[in-house]
Amino acid sequence: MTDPCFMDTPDDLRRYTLSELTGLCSALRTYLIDHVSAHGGHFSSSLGVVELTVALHYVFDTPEDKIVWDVGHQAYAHKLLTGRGPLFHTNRLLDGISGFPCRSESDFDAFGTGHSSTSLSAVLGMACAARLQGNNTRKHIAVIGDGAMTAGQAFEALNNAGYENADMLVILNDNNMSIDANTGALQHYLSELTTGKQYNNLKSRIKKMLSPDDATGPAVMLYKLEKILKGGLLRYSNLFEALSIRYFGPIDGHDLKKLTRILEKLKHIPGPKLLHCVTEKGRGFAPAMEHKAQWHATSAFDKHTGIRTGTGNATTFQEVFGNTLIELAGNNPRIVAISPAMLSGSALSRMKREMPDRVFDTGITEQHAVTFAAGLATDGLLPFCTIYSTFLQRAYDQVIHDVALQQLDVVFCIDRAGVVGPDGPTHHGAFDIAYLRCIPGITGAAPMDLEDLRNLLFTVQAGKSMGPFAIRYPKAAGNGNTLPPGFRELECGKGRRIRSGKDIAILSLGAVGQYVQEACAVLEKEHLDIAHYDLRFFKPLDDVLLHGVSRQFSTLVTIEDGCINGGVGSAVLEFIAEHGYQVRVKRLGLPDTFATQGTQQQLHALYGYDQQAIITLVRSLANDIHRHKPADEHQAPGFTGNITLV
Ligand SMILES: Cc1ncc(C[n+]2csc(CCOP(=O)(O)OP(=O)(O)O)c2C)c(N)n1
Ligand SMILES: CC(=O)[C@@H](O)[C@H](O)COP(=O)(O)O
Ligand SMILES: [Mg+2]
Repeated sequence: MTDPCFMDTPDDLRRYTLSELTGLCSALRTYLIDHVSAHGGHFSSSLGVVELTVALHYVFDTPEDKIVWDVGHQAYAHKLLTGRGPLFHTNRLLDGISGFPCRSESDFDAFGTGHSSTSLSAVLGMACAARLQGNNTRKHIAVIGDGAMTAGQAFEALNNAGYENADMLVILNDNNMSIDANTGALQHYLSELTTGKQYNNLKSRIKKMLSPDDATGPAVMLYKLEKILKGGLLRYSNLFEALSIRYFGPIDGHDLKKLTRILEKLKHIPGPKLLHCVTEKGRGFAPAMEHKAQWHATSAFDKHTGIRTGTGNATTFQEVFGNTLIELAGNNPRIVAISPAMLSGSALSRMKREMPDRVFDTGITEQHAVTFAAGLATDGLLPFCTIYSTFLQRAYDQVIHDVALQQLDVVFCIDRAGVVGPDGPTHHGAFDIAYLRCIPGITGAAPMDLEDLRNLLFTVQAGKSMGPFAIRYPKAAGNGNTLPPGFRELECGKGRRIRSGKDIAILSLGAVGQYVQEACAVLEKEHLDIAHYDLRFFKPLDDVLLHGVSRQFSTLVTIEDGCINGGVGSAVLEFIAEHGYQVRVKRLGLPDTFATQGTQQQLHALYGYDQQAIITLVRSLANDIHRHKPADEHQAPGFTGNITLV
């Protein structure tokens, strides 16, 4: 079905009148509300940049000119105007189009995004490449939000851009929001720029005095005066100007006429420049304008009432994490929590309300957040540094150099571990087991269920110095809503037997152990006697458990919600090789590819580690065992190890 706002290319809109462009903006908003209310997805950021998107495609010659959308969660209107309209019903679905800009999807997507604050670096790279290749006409535009601007990488790029003097335009889309309210001194600074009375008053007085056609006499004087004042006032009081980036604005980012006019001018101004646009997140949908933090991304909802439909009520790992941390912090004054701009998603908002001084939202600053945690730990505090698995990739050196090397007591609460679903390859928590496991002195755990998560959180703060300690858990409901009160201290590096058996042993890590339980129940009915062990820790491994199963079973299956290469299954293989066991090991998890988007269940099935895949694999392994063993050898040598049973 076609829609008035679908366009193959933005060529058509370049012929539109201002009122037609305004009509197009309304059509885009209507479509966005209709689509997201039916399917869910990122929402209010796209609503906020509708005019900006139209104006950019109107003024610039895309795709020859390059636009990079920082994070990319606000690029829905851009997609609708650049050929993706007819496919938009597949947005974020398995085999559908991506929710983020994606180079393989369209020439109009100049750079793939998903993680924040990369746009300035990418655009600067493109601008320098154009210069080197003698292309003096191409334009390079980064659209970056006030939240994304808080990241170190954005400042690294500004620093470099001012020096390189390359031809690029930064659109700073300032809506005074990150996912939650934007925090930090930069936000205060931007607000001061927006409302800064001194400079704005002066500027508008000068503007009024300057008549556009009076190019002589007092007007020239005033023009020079403005330049001097701007040079002085701006150069030394404006952050961007001080870095040799020309600053323009602030302007109303919903005023199409002003936007197109200033962009047209900026197109002809060489060198690095920044246009400060003030926009409203959620513009055009009243509930999103009122409760901004709730509408960054959403599940399906009733577009008339804003009431969400079909949200489950099963307890999630996130809820248990957030509530447990408050419970523990109530008794342990050492505990503090850190989140780089993901308070709501990480279930830390309640703790922030109840214990504001003990929760730090550091902005989109994963690197800083980790080293900041290290600093807190040097003084005896116990930081729970809560970061999504995919975003912790940003802070790898800080984990190694600032925390692990100094054996500081920092707890890494690694949320969104495993596949996350519709956000897709940019956001899956695929790699953390592999990238943490090789770091000396770190402890790594993954709870199989909610009770386990509570006990791990309790254990890590119970008294002993633990050094760096990572706990990874998925974006998922756990098993059941009722949890036993109180806590139990767990032994570090010890797994547990969930069920005994004699044919094959399955070693699971984390919540996918629940699939194993379901699979074993089915297989039992087929007289397959499968043992199931929850490894619980990916580092250190439970040597006793592994010696035991390697002696008792001829076939082991490992399963994890993470990449197979370098994951816990690989750790088990290393153990087996080192100790010279002759055991067949089949590893389940994410293959050596960037996992696609889809629901978590679809992805677990697609990559072969859901309940059904386990059943199918075990049936075939059991068949193999049966075929290859002489009748009297069916019983493996007895297990003499001492497995810790819980
Ligand atoms: C490295 C990284 N950390 C965290 C996030 C999660 N995240 C996505 S959007 C967002 C807020 C962005 O705010 P802003 O740039 O102001 O854009 P807005 O949504 O306000 O338009 C955050 C924290 C991310 N995508 N990448
Ligand atoms: C674009 C981005 O990075 C975030 O908006 C992310 O999609 C949030 O994911 P959750 O919805 O799982 O918190
Ligand atoms: Mg913002």
